[in-house]
Amino acid sequence: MPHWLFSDSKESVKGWKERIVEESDELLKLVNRKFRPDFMLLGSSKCGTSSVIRYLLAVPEVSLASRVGMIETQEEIQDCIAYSSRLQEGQGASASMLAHYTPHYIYHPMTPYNLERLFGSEHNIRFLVMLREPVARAVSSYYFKVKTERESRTLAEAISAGIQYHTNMRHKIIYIDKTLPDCPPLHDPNLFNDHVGKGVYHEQLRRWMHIFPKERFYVCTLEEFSQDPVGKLSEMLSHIGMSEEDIRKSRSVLEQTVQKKWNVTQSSSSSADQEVLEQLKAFYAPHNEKLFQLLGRRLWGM
Ligand SMILES: Nc1ncnc2c1ncn2[C@@H]1O[C@H](COP(=O)(O)OS(=O)(=O)O)[C@@H](OP(=O)(O)O)[C@H]1O
Repeated sequence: MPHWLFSDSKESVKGWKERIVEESDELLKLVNRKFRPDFMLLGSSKCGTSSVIRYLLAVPEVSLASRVGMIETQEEIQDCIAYSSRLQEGQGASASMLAHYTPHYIYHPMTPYNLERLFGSEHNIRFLVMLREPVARAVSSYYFKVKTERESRTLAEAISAGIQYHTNMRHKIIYIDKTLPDCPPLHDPNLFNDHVGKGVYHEQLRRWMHIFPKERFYVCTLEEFSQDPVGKLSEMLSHIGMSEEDIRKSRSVLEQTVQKKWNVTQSSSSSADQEVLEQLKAFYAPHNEKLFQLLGRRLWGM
């Protein structure tokens, strides 16, 4: 059983330890046999993920494991098992590829480690990652939370607090069995209002890519996706192992399904304070460079 070490904060140790799954070997084996995903759409939130998962699900070979959460608690593992039992009984039985999706997987610091513990790192799970120019992502995130009444600060307040929060983070997580040499900072799983931190993609991806080989990750930006949705979806299907012939057969269904966009907030940077956008741009510049280095290509301009 791997152990965890939390540096810098005595208080955070208890909370995090409680969240670690204390599963039995039997349970693990069951989950592994029945519920191992073929691919996971990891996020990131506000990068078109709700649309992408629906487009992929239009392909009959793909089914979705629902209510998976962060694969962190006993309940979430039990959900995995309950769902796979339903699958056995017929729901989605024709589908040959099982997907896991939440837009928060990429960001939640425990998920890659828990995934490795549940399924090991040797199997062939594939990962799909949607990213978006991070200033636009942060603005979209902010306005989405305003619209859904989960954000009451002004944009300037929320962004400034987010930058401060990220800059001041001290907590680090170290996986003892495989120590990360320069581990990205860990902070509380503030999943819903971290408009700024979620755009620091290189930290999140490095955690994942430390555990799973880089070739398993297909990374696409929302900007690239918008230019050629069917082409990008075909590349995704190929990445998760679908044959060229089946992808060709799916083309018309994909062309139909991409007509609808999901989770559109219609937020636009032009309505945002220019000074705040400049502040965000400067904050992300060095992080973007690290991301481009990690992926070996530039995803968007400065
Ligand atoms: N097909 C397509 N092409 C281009 N853009 C698209 C598409 N589908 C969704 N979107 C935009 O993606 C944003 C929503 O992203 P998510 O679905 O990941 O949001 S969420 O985290 O699940 O809430 C949201 O961005 P904003 O409208 O700027 O907020 C959507 O408009």
